[in-house]
Amino acid sequence: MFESIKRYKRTAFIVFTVTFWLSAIYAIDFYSDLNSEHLTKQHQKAVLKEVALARAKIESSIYKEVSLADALTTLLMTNPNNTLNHWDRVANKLISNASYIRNIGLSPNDIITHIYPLEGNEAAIGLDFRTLPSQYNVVVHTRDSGQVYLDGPVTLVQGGKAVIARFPVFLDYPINNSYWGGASVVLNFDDIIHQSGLLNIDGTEVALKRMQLDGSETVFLGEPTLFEKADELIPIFLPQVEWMLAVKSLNTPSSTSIFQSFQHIWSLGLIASGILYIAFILLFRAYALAHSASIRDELTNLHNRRYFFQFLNRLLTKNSSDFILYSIDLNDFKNVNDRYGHDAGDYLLKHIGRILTSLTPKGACLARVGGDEFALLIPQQSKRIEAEPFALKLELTVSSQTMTWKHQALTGSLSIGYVCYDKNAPESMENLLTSADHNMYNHKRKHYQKQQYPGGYHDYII
Ligand SMILES: Nc1nc2c(ncn2[C@@H]2O[C@H](COP(=O)(O)OP(=O)(O)OP(=O)(O)O)[C@@H](O)[C@H]2O)c(=O)[nH]1
Repeated sequence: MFESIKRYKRTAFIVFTVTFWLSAIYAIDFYSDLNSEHLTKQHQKAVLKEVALARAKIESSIYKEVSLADALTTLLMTNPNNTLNHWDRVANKLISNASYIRNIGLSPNDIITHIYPLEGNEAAIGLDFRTLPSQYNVVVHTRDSGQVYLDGPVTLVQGGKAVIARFPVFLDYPINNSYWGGASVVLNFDDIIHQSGLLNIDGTEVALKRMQLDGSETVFLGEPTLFEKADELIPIFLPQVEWMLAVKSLNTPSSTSIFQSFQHIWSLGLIASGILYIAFILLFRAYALAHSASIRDELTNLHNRRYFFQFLNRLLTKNSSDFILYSIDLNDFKNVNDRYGHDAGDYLLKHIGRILTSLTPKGACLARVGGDEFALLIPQQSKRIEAEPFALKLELTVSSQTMTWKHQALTGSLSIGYVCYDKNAPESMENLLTSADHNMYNHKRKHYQKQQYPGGYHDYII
């Protein structure tokens, strides 16, 4: 894997970078969406909480007023004449304890005879409900059911809206055969709604409707269409009637808070991704360095013995091509160390490494396999190499390229042995290495036999 990444280093780096950042951006975007969904849900929850509170306030306000007015029906039931005689005092006492009652009326035999406060309501005195079919329906309903009924809201001539709690009064409670008439308590609807805070909930649209006695529905607050698109429909339970409250969240949490959270997630996400990216690169670099160190010779930077054997083993295992295996050894290298020092020896090894590298064909493997030993493996690919002439070329090139060390000319000399591998006649690794070494030693022997050392016409030190 490392080899292919190395071979396509640039491509791999680009692919990794693009994939990494695309994944990072996708992950940040996904999390950002999740977060804004979460914020929206939280916002809706908070809105519904406020709506539930407003609904509870509407219910409790109306029930409180109705229960106060209920005391009046008790008075009428036990002593109607006395109540009528002290009407102003009784009504005044009742209104003073109430918060939303606008006026109270009494209608013995369903004809209004008493109203409090009278001022501004004089026109209602003498009104006979039996002549007003729409209102008489309700009066009959309360009489038949024997219970208070919340009528309205109705639009008042004076402006605003009111709901009317209509009580039936019987003189023979609980038998309820002797019907005396009715009591009506007019409650200020606008104030009840205002005090509940229903209309002040941020970013929310609301509407209210009720079912009439004839079965029809009346929307008396907000837009009727809201009931089709509402997020939530909440019932409000009132005396003998149920209102339905529709709630729609108009916007998600304030766009600034979503934008701020979006900004935070993106900045943090990008910083975290940047750190992760750098960490990956450093980790990969450390891995690459460690891997390189494990397969390279530190002095010459050629491949090392381990890598060379892996390479050879791979070729033999695949058995996919013929190859030439060269065993190369420096002649009399010890002498260089002894005469010029170890540094000079190192310098010469690097010098020879560079020359051999320049001669190594593409796809071949050159390695330093020992102190002054090199090995070269050339797979016979499309362009075949002639083993003998190539060995000669190696030997002559090295011996012709003199290097200077502290004003001294040093020239390397190689002994080379090789073996040609035929994929149709497989050989073991050991045999191949032994044969190549054997041939190299033969060459070395010949070299020493003809050598004139020290001195001679050669400029050789070795
Ligand atoms: N400077 C230097 N010398 C090394 C290094 N590794 C091994 N040597 C030396 O290389 C020399 C190898 O000696 P020999 O095996 O006798 O080889 P040689 O002197 O070339 O003799 P022949 O192989 O018979 O020609 C030894 O003196 C080692 O100390 C190295 O990394 N740097």
